[in-house]
Amino acid sequence: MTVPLLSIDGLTKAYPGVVANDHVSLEIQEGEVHALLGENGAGKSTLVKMIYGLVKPDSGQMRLRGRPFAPPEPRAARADGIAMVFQHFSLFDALNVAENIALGMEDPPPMRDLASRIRAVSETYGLPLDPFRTVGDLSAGERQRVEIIRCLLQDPKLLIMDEPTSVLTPQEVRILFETLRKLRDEGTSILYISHKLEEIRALCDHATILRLGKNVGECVPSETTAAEMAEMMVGSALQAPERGRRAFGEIALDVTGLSVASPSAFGTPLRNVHLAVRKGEVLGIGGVAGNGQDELLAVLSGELPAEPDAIRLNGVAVGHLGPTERRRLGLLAAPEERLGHAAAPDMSLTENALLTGSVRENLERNGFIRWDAARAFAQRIIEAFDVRTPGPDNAARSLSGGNLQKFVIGREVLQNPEVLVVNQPTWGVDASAAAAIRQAILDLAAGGAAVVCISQDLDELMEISDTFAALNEGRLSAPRPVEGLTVEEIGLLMGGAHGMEVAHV
Ligand SMILES: Nc1ncnc2c1ncn2[C@@H]1O[C@H](COP(=O)(O)OP(=O)(O)OP(=O)(O)O)[C@@H](O)[C@H]1O
Repeated sequence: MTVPLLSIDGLTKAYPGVVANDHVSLEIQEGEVHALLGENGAGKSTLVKMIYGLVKPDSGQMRLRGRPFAPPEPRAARADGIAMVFQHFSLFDALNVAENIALGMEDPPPMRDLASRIRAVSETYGLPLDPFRTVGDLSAGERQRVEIIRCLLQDPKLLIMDEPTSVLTPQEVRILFETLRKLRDEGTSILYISHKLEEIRALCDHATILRLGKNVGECVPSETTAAEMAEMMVGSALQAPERGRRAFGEIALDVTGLSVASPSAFGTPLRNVHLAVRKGEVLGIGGVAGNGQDELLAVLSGELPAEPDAIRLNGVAVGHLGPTERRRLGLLAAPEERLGHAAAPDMSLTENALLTGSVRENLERNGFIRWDAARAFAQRIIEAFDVRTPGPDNAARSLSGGNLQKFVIGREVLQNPEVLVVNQPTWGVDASAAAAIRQAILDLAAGGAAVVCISQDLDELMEISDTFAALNEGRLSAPRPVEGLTVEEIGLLMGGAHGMEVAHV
């Protein structure tokens, strides 16, 4: 029998109040793509962090090619051939590709040699990338390539990828999969974390499923349906969101001729954006990341000021108002970046609930914070949105990515907004939690709220939106009813097809 590349035996890691990994065992063979599946908080990141030397197990063993393996730090794991591409990239915008890669190397070669090695790897693996381009000018997909090439330069035996496709366009996903298949054929093993089950079926040879920190099963993804895998993860059957018929009311959010500069040197200015969302309507905004999505959310939420008349809420000009005043009037928003922007990492969930809930939930009186009320509000979010955490006193940072996302969206939905703007509401969220968040958005609209949902997940937009528009280089196409819209038409709109100028006359 061949020795597995990595065998994991009874790994256990507990945090206060939760056993993140409870006697997890699995084997990764040489040259296989092994998927790690599980709901948010199931323990996937904890497991890979132990393999990469970022977290120390409480008990259990690992063996690499039969030899004991217990990396005390990532450097040791890398020396043994383990590489990892993280969900969040750690790149410096102002530096170029080669400089960024050199920064992560222990002993970088001269820049010219490094650049030619980058070119060689990028050509061999079909990952086009110019070593001298400034990282700030790169798309999310290109940034990911920088991270992948950085890993490949180490000639890894095991490449760990944590939700690599959530920031990619369908074309970029195809390129990535070709690269990963080539690596596999050369004998590299890949440990692949994703919530996208169809992608796992297309790519992975084997899957291990975690639930509540325990290994609950394994399967061959190509021989298993997405629904079966989802059921193994959740332990019960999934429910698809129900849209139901809704009547639209008057226009709640009216945006006309909105142009703003981006606050970031590498951002995208918005150019002459027009949109109107009626009460009860969900407007889905698609587009490849970096085409003005962050700017649109910031200008609608009030973080970025605009001309007063450019944004109207129930007929009232609000463009010049800041986030707090807009919240008071019923316009609420949840940005994409959950750690740092939507939530303060080191603050407790109670404090984070207070951050945006203070005005509408009446959490301050005479300048004093009503801590009991704030805590109760946080608790209400935790219960209503099934946020897995020991309680509201825990820091936002301690939540798994998907659970924090549920908290951030739940915090806005429970404040009964008249208009809700969300960016990537189910980013990194598992299938059942994503369905719950989408259902909450639909219920909100059914109750008469107007919703703007910015997302890169087209399936999501088709599932919940009544109207669709695409952002391309800061321009928004004219919103069109989702019913009858074809994938080809959407692709054209996302690519900035013509007619966009004419469209909103
Ligand atoms: N540093 C930490 N301190 C306290 N608890 C933690 C810490 N890191 C993880 N946890 C907890 O351990 C559990 C497993 O989290 P983990 O991040 O491994 O899940 P996951 O499967 O990767 O989730 P997701 O899909 O949402 O990223 C969660 O309940 C989480 O709250």
